[in-house]
Amino acid sequence: MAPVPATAAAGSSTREIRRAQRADGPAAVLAIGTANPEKCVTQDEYADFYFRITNSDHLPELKDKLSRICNKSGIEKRFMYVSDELMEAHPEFADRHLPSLDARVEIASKNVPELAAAASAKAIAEWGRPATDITHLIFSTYSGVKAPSGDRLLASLLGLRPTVSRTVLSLHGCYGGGRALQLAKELAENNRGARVLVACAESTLIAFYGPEVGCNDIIVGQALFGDGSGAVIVGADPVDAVERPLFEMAFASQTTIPDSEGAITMQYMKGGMDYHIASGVPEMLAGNVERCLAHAFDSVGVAAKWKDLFWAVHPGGRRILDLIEEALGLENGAMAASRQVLSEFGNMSGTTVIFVLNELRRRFEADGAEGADWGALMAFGPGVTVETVLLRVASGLKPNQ
Ligand SMILES: CC(C)(COP(=O)(O)OP(=O)(O)OC[C@H]1O[C@@H](n2cnc3c(N)ncnc32)[C@H](O)[C@@H]1OP(=O)(O)O)[C@@H](O)C(=O)NCCC(=O)NCCSC(=O)/C=C/c1ccc(O)cc1
Repeated sequence: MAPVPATAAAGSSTREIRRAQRADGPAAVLAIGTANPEKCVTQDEYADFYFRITNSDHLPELKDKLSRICNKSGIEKRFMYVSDELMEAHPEFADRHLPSLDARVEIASKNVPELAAAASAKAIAEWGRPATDITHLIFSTYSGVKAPSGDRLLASLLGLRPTVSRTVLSLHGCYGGGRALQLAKELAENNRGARVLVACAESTLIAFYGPEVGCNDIIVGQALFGDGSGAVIVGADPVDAVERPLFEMAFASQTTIPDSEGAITMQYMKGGMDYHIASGVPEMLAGNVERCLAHAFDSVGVAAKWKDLFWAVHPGGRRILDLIEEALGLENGAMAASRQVLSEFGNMSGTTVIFVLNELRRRFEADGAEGADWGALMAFGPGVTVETVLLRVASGLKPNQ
């Protein structure tokens, strides 16, 4: 089924043409797919695995620290491309002071779009329309920076049309999924008939290296991050009996927290992507989310009570969820979908929030979404940046509709 063309009557004013180009209704999430690499490492075995493959067993204090953080992480297991075989083939990856960026980018620029294609294929199958009906592609990743970028390979793996409008978002880190969804909303609402495929994919391979005395955030990152891809199809004015809207996207905004530039950083270096995670990040986020939420709900004129919302919050770390729940006065369990994803997959950076949306959808499908209405998706990353998207449960998740 071809997208609805944007037409206005002959002799129309530019304003009328513009109106005809816009969708009538709000953007909605029409389908979701996720994928992970095959290799799974349990959190119990991670410290042994990591110190062995980076030849670091001579640093037992750091190994104990990693074990302590793993125990408190709220993570049971993670999926990743990094393996014994990979490290045997690339021993230089263990030492971030050795040049290895070329090899990392070479591997990631193939693996990461392929992972994105696996998640996207699932979303397209659920959507029920041909891949050639996708009009826009937004690909978000910080893995494998080169041109042409991974979006080109992704489009060809999926068989998208040659006129698909492609955009790459890079180095947004953990807020990439939130940013991509906001952009998809703008595209869908401003282009009648548009169907936007959002694909986020990350591999820790780009930032995997051995521990170092005095660099504790390396240990924190190694304890939390995993590989995965999440894909979402976004469109407005769903086609009856073909498309099933899951969540309407009522409002989206971005906030930069003042004086926070150095709190989360990522930078490509010769030995891989360097990163820094300040220890006050959970407190900083907890101190700012309520303001972001209040601004978003005020903008749509809705007097929301936090305890009545459903939540799709990026599980950047267990402590981030704990402190945000506390700051908003939420009951333990309000962020169960985020905690479940954290437990099963770890923090997959920008991709994670799509897994959380999928988990929420699964829960609504199981329970009938009785009484559920408004919710908030929030993602955080370098900046420090907070993405807020207000969601509403849509007809596809409501019983008897
Ligand atoms: C699960 C944590 C890590 C620990 O649990 P806890 O309840 O705080 O427990 P503790 O207070 O006992 O802390 C355990 C240990 O972790 C240490 N620690 C606690 N955060 C820190 C800290 N940011 N620095 C360096 N030591 C710390 C802490 O000092 C302590 O060390 P030790 O006393 O030796 O056991 C918890 O703090 C937590 O969830 N933190 C949030 C992590 C966080 O900020 N995430 C968001 C940023 S995400 C991001 O930047 C992404 C970058 C990225 C990078 C690479 C990629 O491949 C992909 C992405």
